Amino acid sequence: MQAEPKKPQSGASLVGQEYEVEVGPVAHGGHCVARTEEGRVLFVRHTLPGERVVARVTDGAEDSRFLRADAVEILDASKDRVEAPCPFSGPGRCGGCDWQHAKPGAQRRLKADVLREQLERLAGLTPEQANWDGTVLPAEGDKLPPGEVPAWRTRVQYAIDEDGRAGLRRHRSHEVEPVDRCLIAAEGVSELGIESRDWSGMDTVEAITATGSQDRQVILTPRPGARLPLVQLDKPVSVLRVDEKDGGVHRVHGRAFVRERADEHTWRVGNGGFWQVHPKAADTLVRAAMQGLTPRKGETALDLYCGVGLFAGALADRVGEKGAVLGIETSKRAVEDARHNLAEHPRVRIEQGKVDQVLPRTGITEADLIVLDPPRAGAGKSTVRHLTTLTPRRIAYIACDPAALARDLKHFAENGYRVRVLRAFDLFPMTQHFECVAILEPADKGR
Ligand SMILES: C[S@@+](CC[C@H](N)C(=O)[O-])C[C@H]1O[C@@H](n2cnc3c(N)ncnc32)[C@H](O)[C@@H]1O
Repeated sequence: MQAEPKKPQSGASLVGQEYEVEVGPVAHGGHCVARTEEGRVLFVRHTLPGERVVARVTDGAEDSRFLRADAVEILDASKDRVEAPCPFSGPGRCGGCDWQHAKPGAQRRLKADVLREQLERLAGLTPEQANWDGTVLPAEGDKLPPGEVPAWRTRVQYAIDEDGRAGLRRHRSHEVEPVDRCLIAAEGVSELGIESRDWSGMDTVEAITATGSQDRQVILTPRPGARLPLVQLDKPVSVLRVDEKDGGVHRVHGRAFVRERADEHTWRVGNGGFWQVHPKAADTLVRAAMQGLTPRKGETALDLYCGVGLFAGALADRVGEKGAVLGIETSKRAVEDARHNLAEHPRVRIEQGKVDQVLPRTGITEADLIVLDPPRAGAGKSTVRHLTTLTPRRIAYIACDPAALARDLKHFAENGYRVRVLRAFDLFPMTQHFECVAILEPADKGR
């Protein structure tokens, strides 16, 4: 987890200060809101709504708008609290998970509360207006007996400490929490035995295990001037390295890609490029998007931020030979993969570049269907406006950040598009993250 740059503070630091507080609602970011007796706002991790805790400040000063804190003592526990299954979680420890201490059902309710709050505050939408049933659904197979944790993370970026031990970053820190096992890592990652090796000289080691093939990959980022180690793991892997100077990814041995399986196709994903992390995510999202869009033979469709072409392929299968699909993606390598993955579809075109630059250049004035799956920041006002000028029959917006989704839904509403149905999926158990699929249609439809 990357630490955010800290704002300069002029007041006296309050780090280490402790407050006894009543914990209020959950907030976006994996924490809950509390207020001190003097009215200071605290964002408190490792707690749950309704608890009474001792919160110790981890970030902030006298003049900060709010303080960040960890619950270091639980005085009155929520009925949703469990003992964290992971021994590396807790105040000051691994920053990878946010809700280890919450029952799985409670984690999904917390995520639903976050989505509800973001929709209301940023889009002015109630769940009813967003046609959302108010739930965050577990991924298929993730409902496990108490105490068991879904091992879903098919990609894990280990940070390496000064002694060459693999671990995970502490919350909002570059410090490394050495771990001997990450509970949410997929079996194909855990089997590699990365945590028991010496990675001296490396900054990070990313492990990838593909879904639906035996492909496994390790991507090494060496520290400046360090030599690459000879990688010998418990299972065969291909090895890539990140170039110290240009940040490019280069093959060391084995294949430069892994083969993922989704929507009954095989997808080549090269150089550690984007692919959904939960093994059920690609199928879950494609299903939700296609159910909502109901593509028809002969329609034209756009797949924006298309990665290696997952939704473009799903659309191409459904609009058939008389239809046409255009994908837009900024990563050169992902575009090469998308063109390779979709080579059998003569009516699919993939353009490389940023959506807001490429889309106006295409000269496209109409599209029946649009899928957009932007990065965390969302699509933004001008891209949303442009999309609505293409007068699509339906739009599927795939969102990994509820705030960005809510902001963009507001832009869509301002440009005449309403939410036909919204669904949310817990594709990142134990963490604060989740994924949404919003299906939009013209607001005047059927009125
Ligand atoms: C959340 S991923 C979605 C990828 C794909 N839809 C999938 O599910 O596999 C977002 C993708 O957008 C790409 N991207 C980021 N900013 C972009 C931009 N401004 N224009 C086009 N693509 C962009 C990233 O490289 C990444 O592949």
